[in-house]
Amino acid sequence: MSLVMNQQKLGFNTAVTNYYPEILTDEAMEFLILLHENFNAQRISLLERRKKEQNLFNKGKKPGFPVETKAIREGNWMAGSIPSDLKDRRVEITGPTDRKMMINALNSGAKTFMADLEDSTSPTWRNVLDGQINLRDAVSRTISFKNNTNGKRYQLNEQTATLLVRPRGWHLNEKHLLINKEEASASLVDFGLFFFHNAKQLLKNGTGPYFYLPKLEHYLEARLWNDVFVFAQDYLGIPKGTIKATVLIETITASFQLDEFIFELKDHIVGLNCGRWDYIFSYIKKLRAHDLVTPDRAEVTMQTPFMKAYSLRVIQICHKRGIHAIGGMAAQIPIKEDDAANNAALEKVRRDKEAEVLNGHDGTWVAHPALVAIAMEVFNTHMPEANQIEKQIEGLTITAEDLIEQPEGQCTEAGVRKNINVGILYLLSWLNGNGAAALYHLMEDAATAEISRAQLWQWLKHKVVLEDGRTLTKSLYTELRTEELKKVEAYITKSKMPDTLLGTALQLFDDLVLADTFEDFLTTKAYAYL
Ligand SMILES: CC(=O)SCCNC(=O)CCNC(=O)[C@H](O)C(C)(C)COP(=O)(O)OP(=O)(O)OC[C@H]1O[C@@H](n2cnc3c(N)ncnc32)[C@H](O)[C@@H]1OP(=O)(O)O
Ligand SMILES: O=CC(=O)O
Ligand SMILES: [Mg+2]
Repeated sequence: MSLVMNQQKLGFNTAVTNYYPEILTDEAMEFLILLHENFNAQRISLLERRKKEQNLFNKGKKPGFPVETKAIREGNWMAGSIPSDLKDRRVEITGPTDRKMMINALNSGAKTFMADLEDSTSPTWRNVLDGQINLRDAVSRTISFKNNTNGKRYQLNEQTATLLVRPRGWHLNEKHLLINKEEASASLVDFGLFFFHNAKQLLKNGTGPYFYLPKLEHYLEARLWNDVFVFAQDYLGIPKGTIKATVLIETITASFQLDEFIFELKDHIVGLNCGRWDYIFSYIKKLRAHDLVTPDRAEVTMQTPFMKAYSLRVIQICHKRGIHAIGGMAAQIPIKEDDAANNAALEKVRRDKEAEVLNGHDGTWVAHPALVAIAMEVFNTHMPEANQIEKQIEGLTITAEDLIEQPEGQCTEAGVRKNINVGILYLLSWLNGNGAAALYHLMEDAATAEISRAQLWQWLKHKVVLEDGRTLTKSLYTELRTEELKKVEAYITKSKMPDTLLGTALQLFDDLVLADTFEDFLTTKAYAYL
């Protein structure tokens, strides 16, 4: 394809002023155009499929195991091989593709690092493209950084974590880039640019192009990723099966299709991961018309029966098919100014990791470098081998009812207030280009914020009676929101957060919570303001 043809097919949103010539090269753009032309229509049609399925859930249907794939669930087959640098994934650190944080994460002592263009990245054009520059420099091992405020310099240690990259989900467009006059798929842009620029260098480094795949809802969406991988490998002339992917199980429907996901990606898959926060969000979202109201956010934990059932099933199916079952993210992060509170937070992380390894997980996630040693110690104690894939969970049957069992617990005024407060603060952070924030000593990202706003919508819709006997109505919400706003403003001042978009964050939050129709993702609605 000639450069002239490429230029006819490409366009940029009028807000774009930086065209990142070192990343958006003619050759890379040619690859993105081909990805778009080959796969975008199928993506759009799968998104339509999601809507149709939601309509059925809204009419009372419950998620179930697909009838047409019974043979796959019952068949005797195994996933392909796991490369040597992904055999031991006991501690995985995650974080946005910020330059300094990436160096810190790669140096953290974790086995792997998931560089995240998804839940923890606010997808401004700058974050997305700077992220690609940082990834490229990390792969070439030339990445460095100087903090001009304190003079601290950063560069890679000799030994670094194995890199995995999480592109954005199928539902997101990259509005800044137009291909054939359509907004590009954010997944294909993130995947395509990283793969095009780095796959060969990664192979030279003795590793490979490794990905995390977020928010899949149906096995056909996994098939689409597989088709993209096959095409991309052929395009660069690298062997089929070089790409390795770990699929996040973070939607309620995915939980019913674990074998199917692995089967679709058989040559490329090395693991499933329990994306617990989006999973809770998905439970609320998908089952919103059902009488399955959730209690306060803090009460839905990995010990809650439907969460426990889901994680055990992930472990069971992964081990049956010969791949890793990776655990999820404890929300606690270190607390600097209070030793007792810090110890309590670290103890919560330790207990969470202990439960995971004892259940059979082969690895886990941490949100902060200071948590690597804790998770490492727990897994070293209970998992002497590189992983525990060989350990099969026999005699356990998780039923459809187990997977959607209603969680017990109360909805409280404190829970309403917390959801409002954290939800607004997170939206403000996201609108200011920061997709992961430490709020009230917990890690908050797009997935945790989704729970906050979705619960409020659910509680209003179902006219929930709070612990104190009051029904949550729109007017009670507005009263509490007005009070919380004062606390939000005080928090912003104390923590020196930028506040210029507070009015927008507030309006967005109200719209999300009070709308008659549930908005599928807060990020798609808020993206208009980036
Ligand atoms: C639901 C999900 O999807 S979970 C996965 C997606 N979410 C994430 O990955 C969140 C990852 N975590 C983070 O982004 C951060 O830990 C936050 C935003 C929660 C807190 O960050 P901070 O407020 O900067 O924490 P703190 O001040 O304690 O950081 C201390 C140092 O650790 C670094 N650090 C903190 N978290 C990370 C991380 N995840 N990766 C790399 N470095 C990190 C900071 O950059 C800082 O470095 P410095 O001392 O060289 O300046
Ligand atoms: O992506 C992880 C999650 O918990 O959501
Ligand atoms: Mg998630």
